[in-house]
Amino acid sequence: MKGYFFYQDPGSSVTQGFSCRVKEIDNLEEMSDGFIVSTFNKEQLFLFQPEDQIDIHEVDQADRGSFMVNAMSFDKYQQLATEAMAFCKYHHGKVVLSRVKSASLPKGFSLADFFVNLCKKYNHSFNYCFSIEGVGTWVGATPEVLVHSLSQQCTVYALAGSRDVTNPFEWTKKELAEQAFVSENISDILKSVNLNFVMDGPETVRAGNLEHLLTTFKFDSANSLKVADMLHPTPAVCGTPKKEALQFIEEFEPHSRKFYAGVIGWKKGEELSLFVNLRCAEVTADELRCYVGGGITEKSNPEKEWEETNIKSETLLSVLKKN
Ligand SMILES: C=C(O[C@H]1C=CC=C(C(=O)O)[C@@H]1O)C(=O)O
Repeated sequence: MKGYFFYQDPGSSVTQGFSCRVKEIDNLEEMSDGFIVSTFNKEQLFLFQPEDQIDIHEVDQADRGSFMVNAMSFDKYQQLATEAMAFCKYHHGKVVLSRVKSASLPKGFSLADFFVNLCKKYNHSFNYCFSIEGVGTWVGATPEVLVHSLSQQCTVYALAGSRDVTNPFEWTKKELAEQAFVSENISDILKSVNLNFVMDGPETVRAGNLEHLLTTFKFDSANSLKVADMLHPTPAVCGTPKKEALQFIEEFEPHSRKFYAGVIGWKKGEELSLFVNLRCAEVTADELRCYVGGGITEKSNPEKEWEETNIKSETLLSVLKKN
């Protein structure tokens, strides 16, 4: 398959892109140098092997399918959030509920200009735009590191809990618990494979128009791809207990998550940089289809959760308005 991959690393002002040969691989541990994209459920993993460096204005704008998916109404969301809260109460856990919010592309929309503006606006996220022939075109600005490693030194993020940067309330027990589910799960997994880590946090970090609670884990590992595979999906995008949360998502969410909340990133020699694919959208011929979710706990308020997903969708929609 043919494809392309453009990206800008967090903190960098350099955007790079390549035309690529794309092949499917069976699991993350098979990843060689290049770019990787996986579906949330890890059923499909695509490895992009870069060929030529290209400019985003060179890519074919017409090469995007057209199909509609029903966006979720608030009533439906409220019904699912209530189910999710019952799940959390029963399991003393958490589940991440997502929805799709679509916006029509304005006349004369240019994906290249959209991506350039996205990169200008967000300097602390991993910004990307990729396309795979016959599979789809996606764009995003994700704040969540899954695993970064350089010469065996690894960093992992536990990112969860959200508030509007323009209206920052005091973090409540709900956000702290939501974050703790992620940190505890990550530390349990690292301990189970005898990795000694240093944990730092939670601290408040900004991601576009939101703030989140972040805990970082630092440790040494010679096999960071295996660690990434064990961690994903963390309760930041799935839930806990993991198996039951996955079943809940499969049964109740009316859409396939496709690449939303999957793994995305690159490997080059000794360096691996993988992210969780959040604040992202599928770009069709006529729509930007944003995938947004949030952690539900038994203390959730469905209206506030809905509003949180609206704010998350603005990460991309605000750039569309400028386009
Ligand atoms: C699942 C998403 O965000 C995750 C990351 C940070 C904060 C989150 C939250 O507060 O729910 C989510 O765990 C998303 O953006 O779709």
